[in-house]
Amino acid sequence: MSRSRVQPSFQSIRSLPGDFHFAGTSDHLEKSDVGNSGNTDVMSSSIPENGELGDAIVEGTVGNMDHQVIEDSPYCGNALLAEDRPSMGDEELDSVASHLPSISTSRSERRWGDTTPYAAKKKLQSWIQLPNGDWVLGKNLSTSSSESIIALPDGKVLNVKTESLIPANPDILDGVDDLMQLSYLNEPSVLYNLQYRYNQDMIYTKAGPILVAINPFKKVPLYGNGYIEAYKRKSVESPHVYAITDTAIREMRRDEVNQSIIISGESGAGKTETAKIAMQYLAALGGGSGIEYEILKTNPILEAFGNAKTLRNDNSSRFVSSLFFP
Ligand SMILES: Nc1ncnc2c1ncn2[C@@H]1O[C@H](COP(=O)(O)OP(=O)(O)OP(=O)(O)O)[C@@H](O)[C@H]1O
Repeated sequence: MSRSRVQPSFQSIRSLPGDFHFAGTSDHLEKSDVGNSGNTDVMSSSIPENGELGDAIVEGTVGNMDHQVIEDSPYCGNALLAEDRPSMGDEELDSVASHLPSISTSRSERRWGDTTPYAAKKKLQSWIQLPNGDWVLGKNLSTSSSESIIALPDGKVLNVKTESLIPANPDILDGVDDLMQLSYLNEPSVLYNLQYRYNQDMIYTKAGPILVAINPFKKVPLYGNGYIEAYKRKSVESPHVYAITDTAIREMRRDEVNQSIIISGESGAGKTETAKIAMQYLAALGGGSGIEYEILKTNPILEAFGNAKTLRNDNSSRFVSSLFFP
Protein backbone atom coordinates (compact mmCIF):
# COMPACT_ATOMS: atom_id res chain seq x y z
CA MET A 1 0.00 0.00 0.00
CA SER A 2 1.34 3.36 -0.90
CA ARG A 3 1.96 5.52 2.12
CA SER A 4 2.09 8.74 0.19
CA ARG A 5 -0.43 11.41 1.01
CA VAL A 6 -3.56 11.35 -1.11
CA GLN A 7 -3.54 13.98 -3.81
CA PRO A 8 -5.05 17.31 -2.83
CA SER A 9 -8.22 16.58 -4.75
CA PHE A 10 -8.97 13.84 -2.25
CA GLN A 11 -8.23 16.00 0.71
CA SER A 12 -11.63 17.48 0.99
CA ILE A 13 -14.09 15.32 2.82
CA ARG A 14 -17.74 16.07 3.19
CA SER A 15 -19.07 15.85 6.65
CA LEU A 16 -22.48 14.29 7.19
CA PRO A 17 -25.14 15.04 8.15
CA GLY A 18 -25.63 18.59 6.92
CA ASP A 19 -26.94 19.97 10.19
CA PHE A 20 -24.05 18.54 12.19
CA HIS A 21 -21.49 20.94 13.57
CA PHE A 22 -19.12 20.20 16.34
CA ALA A 23 -16.17 22.53 16.47
CA GLY A 24 -16.23 25.87 14.78
CA THR A 25 -19.19 26.68 12.69
CA SER A 26 -18.88 28.27 9.34
CA ASP A 27 -18.62 31.71 10.91
CA HIS A 28 -15.13 30.84 12.02
CA LEU A 29 -14.05 31.37 8.48
CA GLU A 30 -13.24 34.91 7.83
CA LYS A 31 -12.69 34.50 4.13
CA SER A 32 -15.47 32.98 2.17
CA ASP A 33 -13.68 32.74 -1.15
CA VAL A 34 -13.02 29.05 -0.80
CA GLY A 35 -14.77 27.07 -3.46
CA ASN A 36 -15.89 23.48 -3.28
CA SER A 37 -12.89 21.32 -3.83
CA GLY A 38 -13.64 17.90 -5.36
CA ASN A 39 -15.71 16.13 -2.78
CA THR A 40 -15.86 12.45 -2.27
CA ASP A 41 -18.65 11.30 -0.04
CA VAL A 42 -17.86 8.77 2.59
CA MET A 43 -20.47 6.79 4.47
CA SER A 44 -20.32 8.39 7.84
CA SER A 45 -23.51 7.34 9.48
CA SER A 46 -21.69 5.09 11.89
CA ILE A 47 -18.81 7.43 12.52
CA PRO A 48 -18.58 8.76 16.04
CA GLU A 49 -18.76 12.45 16.69
CA ASN A 50 -15.55 14.29 17.18
CA GLY A 51 -13.69 13.20 20.27
CA GLU A 52 -11.81 16.39 20.77
CA LEU A 53 -8.37 15.55 22.04
CA GLY A 54 -5.57 17.75 23.09
CA ASP A 55 -7.49 20.04 25.39
CA ALA A 56 -5.42 19.11 28.40
CA ILE A 57 -3.66 21.94 30.14
CA VAL A 58 -0.45 21.29 32.02
CA GLU A 59 -0.14 23.50 35.02
CA GLY A 60 3.20 24.18 36.59
CA THR A 61 3.40 23.84 40.34
CA VAL A 62 6.59 25.64 41.20
CA GLY A 63 7.79 29.10 40.36
CA ASN A 64 6.61 31.47 37.74
CA MET A 65 5.13 29.65 34.79
CA ASP A 66 5.89 32.49 32.48
CA HIS A 67 9.52 31.56 32.75
CA GLN A 68 8.98 27.84 32.60
CA VAL A 69 7.34 27.40 29.26
CA ILE A 70 8.84 24.45 27.46
CA GLU A 71 8.79 25.46 23.86
CA ASP A 72 8.53 21.97 22.38
CA SER A 73 5.62 20.92 24.53
CA PRO A 74 2.30 20.64 22.72
CA TYR A 75 0.85 22.40 25.73
CA CYS A 76 3.20 25.31 25.47
CA GLY A 77 1.26 28.51 25.01
CA ASN A 78 3.81 30.26 22.84
CA ALA A 79 2.06 31.55 19.79
CA LEU A 80 3.99 31.26 16.61
CA LEU A 81 3.92 34.30 14.42
CA ALA A 82 4.38 34.16 10.67
CA GLU A 83 7.79 35.79 10.96
CA ASP A 84 8.98 33.11 13.45
CA ARG A 85 8.51 30.24 11.06
CA PRO A 86 11.54 28.54 9.58
CA SER A 87 11.75 29.17 5.85
CA MET A 88 11.75 25.55 4.64
CA GLY A 89 10.45 26.05 1.12
CA ASP A 90 6.89 27.29 0.74
CA GLU A 91 8.28 30.72 -0.10
CA GLU A 92 5.16 31.57 -2.02
CA LEU A 93 2.89 30.78 0.90
CA ASP A 94 5.17 32.61 3.27
CA SER A 95 4.98 35.77 1.23
CA VAL A 96 1.19 35.56 1.05
CA ALA A 97 1.02 35.04 4.80
CA SER A 98 3.26 37.97 5.51
CA HIS A 99 0.75 40.24 3.78
CA LEU A 100 -2.00 39.13 6.10
CA PRO A 101 -2.49 41.13 9.29
CA SER A 102 -0.07 40.10 12.00
CA ILE A 103 -1.71 38.06 14.75
CA SER A 104 -0.39 38.33 18.24
CA THR A 105 -1.87 37.88 21.69
CA SER A 106 -0.69 38.45 25.19
CA ARG A 107 1.41 35.79 26.84
CA SER A 108 -1.18 34.98 29.49
CA GLU A 109 -3.80 34.43 26.80
CA ARG A 110 -1.49 32.17 24.79
CA ARG A 111 -0.58 29.98 27.73
CA TRP A 112 -4.11 28.64 27.87
CA GLY A 113 -4.25 27.66 24.23
CA ASP A 114 -4.60 24.04 23.14
CA THR A 115 -2.18 22.04 20.98
CA THR A 116 -2.68 24.20 17.91
CA PRO A 117 0.43 26.37 18.52
CA TYR A 118 2.46 23.18 18.72
CA ALA A 119 1.00 22.01 15.42
CA ALA A 120 1.84 25.36 13.84
CA LYS A 121 5.38 25.35 15.12
CA LYS A 122 6.00 21.89 13.74
CA LYS A 123 4.41 22.94 10.46
CA LEU A 124 1.71 20.33 10.98
CA GLN A 125 -1.59 20.30 9.19
CA SER A 126 -5.08 20.96 10.44
CA TRP A 127 -8.58 20.26 9.26
CA ILE A 128 -10.85 23.18 8.56
CA GLN A 129 -14.57 22.91 8.01
CA LEU A 130 -15.79 25.01 5.12
CA PRO A 131 -19.19 26.71 5.20
CA ASN A 132 -20.63 23.94 2.98
CA GLY A 133 -19.67 21.29 5.55
CA ASP A 134 -16.63 19.95 3.67
CA TRP A 135 -13.45 19.26 5.59
CA VAL A 136 -10.27 20.45 3.96
CA LEU A 137 -6.70 19.81 5.01
CA GLY A 138 -4.64 22.96 5.44
CA LYS A 139 -1.08 23.70 6.40
CA ASN A 140 -0.56 25.80 9.51
CA LEU A 141 1.46 28.86 8.65
CA SER A 142 1.11 30.69 11.91
CA THR A 143 -1.17 30.72 14.87
CA SER A 144 -2.09 32.51 18.03
CA SER A 145 -4.63 31.60 20.67
CA SER A 146 -7.37 33.39 18.74
CA GLU A 147 -6.48 33.29 15.04
CA SER A 148 -4.46 31.16 12.64
CA ILE A 149 -3.24 31.48 9.09
CA ILE A 150 -3.79 28.33 7.06
CA ALA A 151 -2.71 27.47 3.52
CA LEU A 152 -5.11 25.29 1.57
CA PRO A 153 -4.01 22.75 -1.06
CA ASP A 154 -5.39 24.95 -3.82
CA GLY A 155 -3.03 27.77 -2.80
CA LYS A 156 -5.54 29.92 -0.95
CA VAL A 157 -4.60 31.27 2.44
CA LEU A 158 -7.23 31.64 5.12
CA ASN A 159 -7.32 33.55 8.35
CA VAL A 160 -9.45 31.43 10.68
CA LYS A 161 -10.30 31.25 14.34
CA THR A 162 -7.85 28.94 16.05
CA GLU A 163 -10.60 27.17 18.00
CA SER A 164 -12.13 26.00 14.73
CA LEU A 165 -9.01 24.05 13.71
CA ILE A 166 -8.94 20.30 14.19
CA PRO A 167 -5.50 18.69 14.34
CA ALA A 168 -4.62 16.35 11.48
CA ASN A 169 -2.45 13.24 11.74
CA PRO A 170 1.02 13.00 10.22
CA ASP A 171 1.28 11.47 6.73
CA ILE A 172 2.83 8.30 8.10
CA LEU A 173 -0.52 7.40 9.66
CA ASP A 174 -2.42 7.60 6.37
CA GLY A 175 -4.53 4.49 5.88
CA VAL A 176 -3.76 2.75 9.17
CA ASP A 177 -5.86 -0.38 9.51
CA ASP A 178 -6.92 0.40 13.07
CA LEU A 179 -8.33 3.82 13.90
CA MET A 180 -6.88 3.39 17.38
CA GLN A 181 -3.47 4.03 15.82
CA LEU A 182 -4.36 7.59 14.91
CA SER A 183 -2.71 10.20 17.07
CA TYR A 184 -5.71 12.49 16.68
CA LEU A 185 -9.04 10.74 16.72
CA ASN A 186 -11.52 13.28 15.40
CA GLU A 187 -14.24 13.26 12.77
CA PRO A 188 -12.25 14.48 9.74
CA SER A 189 -9.29 12.22 10.59
CA VAL A 190 -11.55 9.19 10.84
CA LEU A 191 -13.34 10.08 7.59
CA TYR A 192 -10.05 10.71 5.84
CA ASN A 193 -8.62 7.38 6.95
CA LEU A 194 -11.72 5.47 5.89
CA GLN A 195 -11.75 7.24 2.53
CA TYR A 196 -8.04 6.65 2.00
CA ARG A 197 -8.55 2.91 2.50
CA TYR A 198 -11.79 2.81 0.54
CA ASN A 199 -10.03 4.36 -2.45
CA GLN A 200 -7.81 1.30 -2.49
CA ASP A 201 -10.69 -1.16 -2.09
CA MET A 202 -9.86 -1.70 1.56
CA ILE A 203 -13.42 -1.46 2.79
CA TYR A 204 -12.71 -2.84 6.26
CA THR A 205 -11.04 -0.89 9.03
CA LYS A 206 -10.74 -1.72 12.69
CA ALA A 207 -11.74 0.64 15.49
CA GLY A 208 -10.30 -1.39 18.35
CA PRO A 209 -12.47 -4.50 18.64
CA ILE A 210 -15.06 -3.11 16.23
CA LEU A 211 -14.94 -3.59 12.47
CA VAL A 212 -16.04 -0.65 10.32
CA ALA A 213 -17.23 -1.70 6.86
CA ILE A 214 -17.84 0.73 4.02
CA ASN A 215 -20.32 -0.57 1.47
CA PRO A 216 -18.44 -0.65 -1.86
CA PHE A 217 -21.54 -1.20 -4.00
CA LYS A 218 -19.33 -3.16 -6.37
CA LYS A 219 -17.41 -6.42 -6.37
CA VAL A 220 -14.23 -6.18 -4.35
CA PRO A 221 -11.57 -8.91 -4.50
CA LEU A 222 -11.65 -9.72 -0.81
CA TYR A 223 -13.66 -12.92 -0.63
CA GLY A 224 -13.50 -16.56 -1.61
CA ASN A 225 -11.67 -19.72 -0.64
CA GLY A 226 -8.19 -18.24 -0.90
CA TYR A 227 -9.03 -15.53 1.62
CA ILE A 228 -10.91 -17.94 3.86
CA GLU A 229 -7.87 -20.23 3.99
CA ALA A 230 -5.57 -17.28 4.69
CA TYR A 231 -7.70 -16.08 7.62
CA LYS A 232 -8.01 -19.64 8.90
CA ARG A 233 -4.24 -19.95 8.95
CA LYS A 234 -3.93 -16.41 10.24
CA SER A 235 -1.50 -15.61 7.49
CA VAL A 236 -3.21 -12.24 6.88
CA GLU A 237 -4.02 -9.67 9.46
CA SER A 238 -5.97 -7.10 7.50
CA PRO A 239 -9.32 -6.22 9.07
CA HIS A 240 -12.05 -8.42 7.64
CA VAL A 241 -15.38 -10.01 8.51
CA TYR A 242 -13.57 -13.34 8.21
CA ALA A 243 -11.19 -12.29 10.98
CA ILE A 244 -14.06 -11.24 13.27
CA THR A 245 -15.87 -14.51 12.60
CA ASP A 246 -12.72 -16.49 13.14
CA THR A 247 -12.16 -14.86 16.53
CA ALA A 248 -15.76 -15.54 17.54
CA ILE A 249 -15.59 -19.22 16.67
CA ARG A 250 -12.21 -19.72 18.31
CA GLU A 251 -13.31 -18.04 21.51
CA MET A 252 -16.52 -20.05 21.55
CA ARG A 253 -14.52 -23.26 21.32
CA ARG A 254 -11.90 -22.15 23.82
CA ASP A 255 -14.22 -20.71 26.49
CA GLU A 256 -17.26 -22.84 25.69
CA VAL A 257 -19.38 -19.69 25.79
CA ASN A 258 -21.79 -18.60 23.09
CA GLN A 259 -20.61 -15.67 21.01
CA SER A 260 -22.54 -12.92 19.22
CA ILE A 261 -21.55 -10.76 16.29
CA ILE A 262 -23.58 -7.57 16.24
CA ILE A 263 -23.94 -6.00 12.80
CA SER A 264 -25.46 -2.55 12.76
CA GLY A 265 -25.90 0.23 10.24
CA GLU A 266 -28.57 2.14 8.39
CA SER A 267 -30.70 0.52 5.70
CA GLY A 268 -28.51 -0.34 2.71
CA ALA A 269 -25.29 -0.17 4.72
CA GLY A 270 -24.55 -3.82 3.97
CA LYS A 271 -25.63 -5.70 7.11
CA THR A 272 -27.22 -8.63 5.30
CA GLU A 273 -24.29 -9.01 2.92
CA THR A 274 -21.90 -8.87 5.86
CA ALA A 275 -23.88 -11.55 7.69
CA LYS A 276 -23.75 -13.73 4.57
CA ILE A 277 -19.99 -13.26 4.32
CA ALA A 278 -19.65 -14.31 7.97
CA MET A 279 -21.82 -17.38 7.34
CA GLN A 280 -19.73 -18.22 4.28
CA TYR A 281 -16.70 -18.33 6.57
CA LEU A 282 -18.50 -20.45 9.16
CA ALA A 283 -19.64 -22.84 6.48
CA ALA A 284 -16.08 -23.21 5.23
CA LEU A 285 -14.83 -23.84 8.76
CA GLY A 286 -17.52 -26.45 9.26
CA GLY A 287 -16.09 -28.33 6.25
CA GLY A 288 -17.70 -31.74 6.42
CA SER A 289 -20.91 -32.61 4.63
CA GLY A 290 -21.44 -29.41 2.66
CA ILE A 291 -24.92 -29.04 4.11
CA GLU A 292 -23.83 -25.56 5.23
CA TYR A 293 -23.38 -24.51 1.61
CA GLU A 294 -26.74 -25.98 0.69
CA ILE A 295 -28.38 -23.86 3.38
CA LEU A 296 -26.59 -20.74 2.22
CA LYS A 297 -27.76 -21.39 -1.31
CA THR A 298 -31.37 -21.05 -0.17
CA ASN A 299 -30.80 -17.38 0.64
CA PRO A 300 -31.96 -16.01 -2.74
CA ILE A 301 -35.24 -17.92 -2.41
CA LEU A 302 -35.83 -16.57 1.08
CA GLU A 303 -34.92 -13.08 -0.06
CA ALA A 304 -37.32 -13.34 -2.99
CA PHE A 305 -40.16 -13.75 -0.51
CA GLY A 306 -38.90 -11.70 2.38
CA ASN A 307 -37.12 -8.71 0.87
CA ALA A 308 -38.53 -5.51 -0.55
CA LYS A 309 -37.32 -2.65 -2.66
CA THR A 310 -37.18 0.52 -0.62
CA LEU A 311 -35.92 4.05 -1.23
CA ARG A 312 -32.62 3.19 0.44
CA ASN A 313 -32.06 -0.37 -0.66
CA ASP A 314 -33.20 -2.31 -3.72
CA ASN A 315 -32.95 -5.52 -1.72
CA SER A 316 -33.94 -4.51 1.78
CA SER A 317 -34.31 -7.37 4.26
CA ARG A 318 -37.67 -7.39 5.94
CA PHE A 319 -37.25 -10.61 7.94
CA VAL A 320 -36.13 -9.11 11.21
CA SER A 321 -38.95 -6.62 11.53
CA SER A 322 -41.54 -9.32 10.78
CA LEU A 323 -39.86 -11.62 13.32
CA PHE A 324 -39.84 -9.17 16.19
CA PHE A 325 -42.83 -7.01 15.37
CA PRO A 326 -45.45 -9.36 13.89
N1 LIG B 1 -19.39 -6.34 0.86
C1 LIG B 1 -20.13 -5.94 -0.17
N2 LIG B 1 -19.62 -6.04 -1.41
C2 LIG B 1 -20.35 -5.64 -2.49
N3 LIG B 1 -21.58 -5.09 -2.40
C3 LIG B 1 -22.14 -4.96 -1.19
C4 LIG B 1 -21.44 -5.38 0.00
N4 LIG B 1 -22.24 -5.12 1.05
C5 LIG B 1 -23.37 -4.57 0.56
N5 LIG B 1 -23.31 -4.48 -0.79
C6 LIG B 1 -24.34 -3.93 -1.71
O1 LIG B 1 -25.24 -3.14 -0.94
C7 LIG B 1 -26.57 -3.62 -1.09
C8 LIG B 1 -27.33 -3.45 0.21
O2 LIG B 1 -26.74 -4.29 1.18
P1 LIG B 1 -27.63 -5.03 2.28
O3 LIG B 1 -28.91 -5.53 1.69
O4 LIG B 1 -26.74 -6.01 2.95
O5 LIG B 1 -27.96 -3.81 3.25
P2 LIG B 1 -28.70 -3.89 4.68
O6 LIG B 1 -27.89 -3.08 5.61
O7 LIG B 1 -28.94 -5.30 5.06
O8 LIG B 1 -30.02 -3.13 4.35
P3 LIG B 1 -31.49 -3.33 5.01
O9 LIG B 1 -31.37 -2.92 6.43
O10 LIG B 1 -32.34 -2.41 4.19
O11 LIG B 1 -31.86 -4.77 4.83
C9 LIG B 1 -26.42 -5.05 -1.52
O12 LIG B 1 -27.54 -5.48 -2.29
C10 LIG B 1 -25.16 -5.02 -2.38
O13 LIG B 1 -25.46 -4.56 -3.68
